[in-house]
Parts: sequence; C-alpha cells; structure tokens
Amino acid sequence: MSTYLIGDVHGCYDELIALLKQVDFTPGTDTLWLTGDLVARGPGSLEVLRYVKSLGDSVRVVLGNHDLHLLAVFAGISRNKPKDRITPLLDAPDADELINWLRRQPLLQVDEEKKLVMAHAGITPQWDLDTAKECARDVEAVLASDSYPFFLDAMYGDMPNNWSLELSGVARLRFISNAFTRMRYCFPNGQLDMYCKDVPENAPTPLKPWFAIPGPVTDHYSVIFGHWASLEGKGTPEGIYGLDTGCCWGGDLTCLRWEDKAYFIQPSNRRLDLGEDEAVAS
Ligand SMILES: Nc1ncnc2c1ncn2[C@@H]1O[C@H](COP(=O)(O)OP(=O)(O)O)[C@@H](O)[C@H]1O
Repeated sequence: MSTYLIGDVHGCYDELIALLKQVDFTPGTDTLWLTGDLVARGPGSLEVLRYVKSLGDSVRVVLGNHDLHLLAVFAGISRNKPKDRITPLLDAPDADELINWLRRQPLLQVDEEKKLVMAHAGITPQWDLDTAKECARDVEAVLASDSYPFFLDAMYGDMPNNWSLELSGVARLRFISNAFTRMRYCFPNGQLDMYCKDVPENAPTPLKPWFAIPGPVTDHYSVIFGHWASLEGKGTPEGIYGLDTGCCWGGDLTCLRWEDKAYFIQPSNRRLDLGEDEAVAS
C-alpha cells in the first residue's frame, strides 16, 4: 500500500502510464496523488482525464489553473488556444461527463495522518490550515453548483492580491483560486505577486518564492505542489516538494513515493522524439 505523488501531467498520457508501470501502481491497493494541471499542452488531455476519472477512490487530485481554464473554455467563456491541444477533449462524446467530474475535484487535499497537504501552486503563507480549508471549500462549492459559469467568467485577473477577511463575493473567490492555482512569488508580508515567473535566482527584490516565507501551514505540514516547472523540482525547503518537472516541455514526469521518499522519473516522449536540443529550446 503505497502513496505515489506525481507532478503536473499536462496531457502527457503515455508518460503517465509508463511512470505508473515503472512503480507498479496498483489501483485499489495504492493511492495516486496528482498536483493538478491534468490537461493542456501535451497531446493526450482526453486520455488523461478518462484514465484518472476511471481510478475512482484510488486517486486524489487538485485543480490547477489549466484545469480551470479548460472548464471556462468548455463553458464558452474563454478561448480555446491551439497550443493547449484540448480540441479532441472538447469534441469527445463523453466531454460533458469528464468536465462535470473535473469541476467537482478539490483545490486542496489534506491527509492528517501523513501531515500532508497538496495544492497546485502551494499554500499562501497568509493562511493557516483552517483558513485554507474554508477558502478551498468556498470555491469548490461554487464550481460544483449550477452557477459555476458565473465564477469562471469572474475568475480571470490578478487582483485582489492580498488576503483579508474583508474580501467578499467574486473578489474573494478570485483571490482564493489565484492563491491555490497560480501563485509563485510573494512580497515579504505574504501578498501575492502574480507577474514574476522567473527562477528564484533572478527574481526581483523583494519577491520571494511563497515557500521561502514561513507560514502556519508549512510549519506543521509537508506540502506537495506542482505548477512551477522552471524550478525543476529543486530549491524548496525540507518538507516542501515541487513535483512539476515540465514533462510537457520536454522535461520529465516526476513521482515521489511518500513512504520512503523515493523518486521515480519518466522522461518526456517529446524529448525522445525531438532530440534534447529542440525540446529544451521550446
Ligand atoms: N485567474 C486567472 N487569470 C489568468 N489566467 C488564468 C486564470 N485562471 C486560469 N488561467 C489560465 O491559466 C493559464 C496560464 O497559462 P500561463 O500564463 O502560460 O501560465 P503557466 O505557467 O501556468 O502555464 C492560461 O490558460 C489561463 O487562461
């Protein structure tokens, strides 16, 4: 009975299956955790959603910004960008079923026994765990309801970027979805910066990666996140694990086995197809 945590799959179905084969993942016995961004960029978003949905209770997922964007595209709110390669999914006969399953997935996973928390981008240092849980529940409730398109229409944008108990309505929901799915850097007071995407060595002062600012959650829990491929899984403090290693860009799909902290790597098929140089340049 093992727990396998895998970074952003981004439509890389073949690599996901190969990685699960490598670790001998057995549904019903083992549990798979996925850091979100199941879809977009890679060629197999449809196959990834069908497979992950079929795993039932053997998988724990969180939503990423690309998953939310897919929901908005399917609802006719946002544009289908060709580079996302999601048209086969949008046109699939079971698209409705897959989308309805996806919009009922959480933003936050917590395992009290393992003292383990997972969110796509991470946990803002401005929140304790109770606040994070309450915030996640509020967005999840809207996404699961019939009025979810109203939220998806209002979710785009970078503001507000500072947590406050005074926030309400769509501004509050937008802050919550940005914090859970798009955050990378914070100001020293924990306020989000939604613009910088650079690697930490090149980040402008006073920005720091969210995980470099001590917060109530990271003080007591291990945190698993994805979203930030340019970190290449490196540079996080002990107990914080960035698992997105850019498979869809020609990097790797990374798996961490929780029980013994062993890492397993599946190289992107794209790298094998294109040759190292071309894949890295894109
Ligand atoms: N609140 C939001 N504001 C802007 N983009 C959002 C938001 N929520 C989801 N998205 C989506 O997230 C994706 C961001 O893509 P991009 O800027 O390339 O960042 P990333 O590095 O996460 O791929 C886009 O598809 C965008 O539509």
